[in-house]
Amino acid sequence: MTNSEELWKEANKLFAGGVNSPVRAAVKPFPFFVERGKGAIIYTVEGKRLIDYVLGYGPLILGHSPDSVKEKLIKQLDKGWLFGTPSELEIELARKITSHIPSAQKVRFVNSGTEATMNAIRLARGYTKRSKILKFNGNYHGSHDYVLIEAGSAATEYSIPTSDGIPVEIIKTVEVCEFNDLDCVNSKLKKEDVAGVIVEPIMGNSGVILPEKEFLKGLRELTRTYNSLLIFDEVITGFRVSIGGAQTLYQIYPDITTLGKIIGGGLPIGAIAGKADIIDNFTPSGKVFNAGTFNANPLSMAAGIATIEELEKGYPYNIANKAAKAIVEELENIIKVKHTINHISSMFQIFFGVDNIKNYSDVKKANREYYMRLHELLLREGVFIPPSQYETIFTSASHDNDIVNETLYKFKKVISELM
Ligand SMILES: Cc1ncc(COP(=O)(O)O)c(C=O)c1O
Ligand SMILES: NCC(=O)CCC(=O)O
Repeated sequence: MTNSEELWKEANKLFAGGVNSPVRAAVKPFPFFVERGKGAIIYTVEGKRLIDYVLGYGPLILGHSPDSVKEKLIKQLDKGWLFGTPSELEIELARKITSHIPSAQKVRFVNSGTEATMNAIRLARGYTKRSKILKFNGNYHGSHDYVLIEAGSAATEYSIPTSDGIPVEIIKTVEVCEFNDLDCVNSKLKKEDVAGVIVEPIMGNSGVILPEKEFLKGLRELTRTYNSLLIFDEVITGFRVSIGGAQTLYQIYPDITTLGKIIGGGLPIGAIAGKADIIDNFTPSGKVFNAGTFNANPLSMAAGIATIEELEKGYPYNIANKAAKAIVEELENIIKVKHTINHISSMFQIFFGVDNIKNYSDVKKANREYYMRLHELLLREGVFIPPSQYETIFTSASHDNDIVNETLYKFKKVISELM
């Protein structure tokens, strides 16, 4: 069976909504099934070539199947991939994380960003002996109960920012503020019952939204004042917006950082990192339980190490950032209708019909149908941007000048059709 339509029929017999993660079903009329990927390009099972700006939703900062990562994985495959006992690889990857992420002294590896934020929240609660957490409207921290409350990403795409199935008792433990609204944060924290404030320092799950100048600094100060922990969810931004993440870019250092995506080089991973005296509260040295059959599994460790080794050379950031900048600059020239593009390093998103996006409520005012039409027309021309206004367009070290020029040629073509 080699066509997406047939596979889609089979998938619907086997999976809820035909997929195993909802955003994938947002590609209409049905998702294309991918056969392989190399560099900036993926090929569908029909052999259609697509320039990829989704990049596995963020992990693939080097592009698809880079030789450096592939070689390291093959070497590890020869040695075995699960031992239920420590391997040297986890030390190597943790050293890379602690050397690049300023606030990270110790690390606990888990298997997804979801597990990372779930355990970071438990850690904050265990450490402070408080039960509430504060999150931001339209931030997405994965798919566990404590964060599927006013969540962005697919939760918003499918109009269920607060998921069914979450007990009201849990919802009551989660306070929500608008991103960039320090007055709200102050009013929630001053009751001194909030264990931790979890935030995407740069929002990447309601499109891209940047923190205003004083916002992260204000969060740092308010959490100190009221003895709450500050948790930066850098699952997207870690090793992307700079090798040291958003905290390095803005020089604001959280108590706990959650990581995922890039640190696993495209294999499943998550990590909770922070000051030693906080991370030491995890079992077995402390009483905040965390365990996992696949925690620090050798393949994810190997792919993560190989990826960060490339990032340490600097060139991936130069290429990926240059690509995003060139595309954004040209789009500003060619899009003639009212719009805003939010952009930082190798992440950006386009919002039509609005001229300023500083929080989730602003995003809801954007013309999402227009964005989806852009996605559809680009796909027809062989360019894959996320099938949702509430995701991020990413570039990678494989998005060289030729790829960018080809992309811009196609953008120009579809934008004249769109206007
Ligand atoms: C900021 C952020 N946190 C957490 C997650 C959850 O990660 P995962 O999908 O690996 O569970 C995501 C996923 O996109 C994310 O963007
Ligand atoms: N921005 C949300 C994600 O990247 C997660 C991908 C998925 O849910 O499939």
